[in-house]
Amino acid sequence: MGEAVERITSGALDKVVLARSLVARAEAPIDPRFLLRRLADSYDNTWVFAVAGLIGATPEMLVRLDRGLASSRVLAGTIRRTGDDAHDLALSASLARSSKDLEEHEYAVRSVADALGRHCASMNVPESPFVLHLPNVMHLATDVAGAVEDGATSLELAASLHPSAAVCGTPTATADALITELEGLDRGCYAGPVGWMDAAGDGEWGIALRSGQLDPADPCQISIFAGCGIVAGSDPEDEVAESDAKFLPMRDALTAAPTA
Ligand SMILES: C=C(O[C@@H]1C=C(C(=O)O)C=C[C@H]1O)C(=O)O
Repeated sequence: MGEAVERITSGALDKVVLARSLVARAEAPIDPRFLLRRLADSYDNTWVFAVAGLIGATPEMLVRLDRGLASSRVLAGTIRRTGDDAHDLALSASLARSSKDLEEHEYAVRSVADALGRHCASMNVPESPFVLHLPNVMHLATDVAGAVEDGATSLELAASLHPSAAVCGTPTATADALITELEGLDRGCYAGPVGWMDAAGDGEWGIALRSGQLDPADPCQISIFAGCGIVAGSDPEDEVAESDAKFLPMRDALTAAPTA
């Protein structure tokens, strides 16, 4: 992470998202239905998914298309919750004012607005983000919308938007190369688009975050993933703590006692 901050400070790029993974082993095969129930119960403001052993509760909607109206929830800029509501409220206010987080957020909004804009006649890009409250973290969030004019399906829009600066960086190609160089991780489907599409092309494609991949060769094993956007002002220790907080939805779902 220190190396990434140095590259950014030297001017090679503006932002890169680096991720890490943990492997969890269970005594019995992991039942995705149990994980889904726990995630759906605990994480209200998210989209819960299970596709081919990829399970998670993502708060980030890459793109939704509904009868010509495309929308995207962009997240970037994060603060951990403490469990003390009054303190969390103060933290939420400081997140909304943090120049480091606002800068990181702006890169993500730009990448989505530029890519979506190529398909849209008119766009609505709010000037400032709101704070999205989740049980484990709070994020700066912007809902971008546009009227699609070129007939693109939701899957085609997702293909244009991926990888956004929320999971890759800015500029995209430089960040992508730095991830390959520094991350040392096979992301698999983590951070990719996950969702559905109907026959008309409408659909919802979330970004597969706060997620885990069941091991196809061993049903008792799952790899869980979490990443953080690094910008010039990033502190490596803070970022590691942030990724720990992002593991919580899957960790808690895996460790919670079974419900009836
Ligand atoms: C990369 C992840 O999350 C992304 C990175 C964020 C950040 O760095 O602030 C916030 C939300 C997501 O766009 C993840 O959860 O693994």
